[in-house]
Amino acid sequence: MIRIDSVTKRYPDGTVAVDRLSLDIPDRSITVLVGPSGCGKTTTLRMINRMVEPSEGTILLDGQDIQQQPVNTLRRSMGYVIQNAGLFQHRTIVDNIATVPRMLGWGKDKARARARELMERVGLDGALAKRYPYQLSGGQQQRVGVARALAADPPVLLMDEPFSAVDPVVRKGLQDELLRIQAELGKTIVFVTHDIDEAVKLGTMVAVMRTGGHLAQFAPPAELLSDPADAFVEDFLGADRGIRRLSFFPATGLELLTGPIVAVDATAEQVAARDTAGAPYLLVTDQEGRPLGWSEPGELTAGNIRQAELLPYGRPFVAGTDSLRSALDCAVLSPTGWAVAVDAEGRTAGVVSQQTIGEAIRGAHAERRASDRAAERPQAGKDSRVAR
Ligand SMILES: Nc1ncnc2c1ncn2[C@@H]1O[C@H](COP(=O)(O)OP(=O)(O)OP(=O)(O)O)[C@@H](O)[C@H]1O
Repeated sequence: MIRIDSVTKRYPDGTVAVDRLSLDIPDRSITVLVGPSGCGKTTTLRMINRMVEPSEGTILLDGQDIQQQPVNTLRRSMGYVIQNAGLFQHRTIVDNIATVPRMLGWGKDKARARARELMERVGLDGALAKRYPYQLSGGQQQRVGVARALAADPPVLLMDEPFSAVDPVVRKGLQDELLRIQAELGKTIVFVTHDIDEAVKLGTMVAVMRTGGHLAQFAPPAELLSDPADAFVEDFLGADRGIRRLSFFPATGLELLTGPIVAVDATAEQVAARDTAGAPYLLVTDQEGRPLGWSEPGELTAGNIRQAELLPYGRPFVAGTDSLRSALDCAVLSPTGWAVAVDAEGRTAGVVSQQTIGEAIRGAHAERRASDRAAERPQAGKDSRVAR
């Protein structure tokens, strides 16, 4: 949908912010531009809505050169969200969001109704509608910024470090919300960040840029983590990329054991009769199957289970939806080295050892290598990882 074709931006003082950048930004997905400070991310984003004009090269939107389109028409088709939201301080929240529809000539009531609908969509309580921006938290203001950008229903959203100024917990909430909105509305989103974790979480495609406005690699996040194009990208991804890559492998294939699980109301005989499948510990659950903690089998058969001292089970992972990374994390955090899998209601689905998770990881890597080999074309080589 957006094609950046050999674009260079040279500022009047001679700074080359972007250097012959070519990028095909796919429709209805999130493309993240990531890279160190000053590598040309913001300049690239602003060239898409013509807040900055390229020195050379062309940008096509739906096959049409954006230089040939009136700037106002172009900007109307692109919502723009910036860090700290950039709200109008003297306008209420509802009127901030209604700004663009009002500019487009909508009546006040219709524009406000649309604004209230969008508040709900971005997870803002309608009671905040009449407040002013200074009466909102940073995270709430950021949500208003997203709602305002969506108000005229533009097909494209440009987002420049929109979540950088909020704390990590709020930031995670905003990221989840953006993914949900994207799934619902199918916008084409170009998202700038310097945070590689945010890029990997949000991006369908990730463009890693390096200082001087060069493209280092353009690839889906899983490919970026498994196959960085060079030492710069590898360095930028950080030391734990192997672990982070596990986020892209589902934990669905893990063999979960139910043998080493006992309910808190089981008798000593029932505990003794269990086939623990060689597990050194038993997981005790409440009557509804929710995990309570681990115990050695001997302790449970010796006395009342309710009196037994239990080791904490850490954090469970959700069987069916979580990744191998979550499963491994649970096992590593658990004092027994075993992870607990639960269903969506928090009831125990089974337990699994670090060793079994390790085997599943090796299996997943082998499977991925085999499918990569099958998909490999002659001559594909490293060039396949660089945009066009
Ligand atoms: N108006 C300008 N005039 C001259 N140089 C500029 C101008 N705007 C940006 N630059 C320079 O262009 C380069 C790229 O800047 P840009 O803001 O696009 O980078 P960025 O990757 O978004 O950085 P950050 O992550 O710090 O926001 C930098 O060296 C910057 O100093």
